[in-house]
Amino acid sequence: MTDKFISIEGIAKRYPGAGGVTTTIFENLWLSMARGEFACVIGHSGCGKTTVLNILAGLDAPSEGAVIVDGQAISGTSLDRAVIFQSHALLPWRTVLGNVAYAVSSKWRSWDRAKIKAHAQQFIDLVGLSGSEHKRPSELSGGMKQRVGIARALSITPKMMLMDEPFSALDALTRGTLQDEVRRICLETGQTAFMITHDVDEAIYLADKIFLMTNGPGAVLAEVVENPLPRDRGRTDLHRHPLYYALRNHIIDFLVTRSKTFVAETPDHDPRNVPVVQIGKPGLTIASTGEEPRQTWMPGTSPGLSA
Ligand SMILES: Nc1ncnc2c1ncn2[C@@H]1O[C@H](COP(=O)(O)OP(=O)(O)OP(=O)(O)O)[C@@H](O)[C@H]1O
Repeated sequence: MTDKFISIEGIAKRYPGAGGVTTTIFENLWLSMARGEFACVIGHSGCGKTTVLNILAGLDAPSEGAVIVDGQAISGTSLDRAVIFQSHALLPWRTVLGNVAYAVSSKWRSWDRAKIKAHAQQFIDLVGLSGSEHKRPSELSGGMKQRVGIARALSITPKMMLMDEPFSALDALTRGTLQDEVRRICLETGQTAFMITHDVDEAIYLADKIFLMTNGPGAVLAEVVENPLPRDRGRTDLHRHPLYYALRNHIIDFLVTRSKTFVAETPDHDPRNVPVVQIGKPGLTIASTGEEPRQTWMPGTSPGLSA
């Protein structure tokens, strides 16, 4: 039985367009995540990734359907769900400590200053910003600002961390370091995380499972790809794993071709029983959003769900 810590149940997003025409960004989207899981969502621009994340955060509401987190339907924002944006969204007049402490005091209103400060400091240390507590955002590099955003998100000990391309504005070296840190922290703390990325290697390094979305409008969740690489994988030896290239090629094939043609070519696609792709594992898999058996893709066969 799947532990559905997070369950997106048949959500749709529609916008009214010119001339009374409604645009459906996505429809009948079902997906679930277990507690402590790290999921990445990949899809072309405009397929609705940020919209899904905003709905999960409670910043936006679906036109249909519901989102259940830890057994409760969400309505609106909550300190249980922390968001890390691409643009740090720090308070410019507050120091590093002030930014993190502000979040801490919003969650634990009865705490005194010393307790708030000590708690905030713990997370500042965790992201490697010890010594920079009294700097303001204007005195920090992009990577440091993003670290403050991560510390702030983690400091409220959320049930779920939502990240919208958090590292895309950073240089490659800083991005790599922060990926390492987010991965370490999530593993150490058992944090459940949902991240949007356009970077296939980032998804392979960080995610336990990868949601592949087709192109919008009318986007669908086409597949859930399970990451076959061991959980203790390292950045430097990732590419040496025997299934690394099969996994990477599967995702890239999807993005280059199948994301455009999937809807037309898969008329029997069942959004409630989205295929779970287990690269390299023979036999049947169980759909993530239902209980129906689905096929497995083996490296060396043509891309797609061939048994
Ligand atoms: N308020 C709005 N009114 C009308 N259309 C909107 C609104 N907000 C978003 N959209 C449309 O919804 C679609 C999905 O947007 P969204 O930002 O979720 O996509 P995305 O997959 O995250 O894209 P990207 O990768 O470029 O960030 C886009 O076509 C966008 O134009």
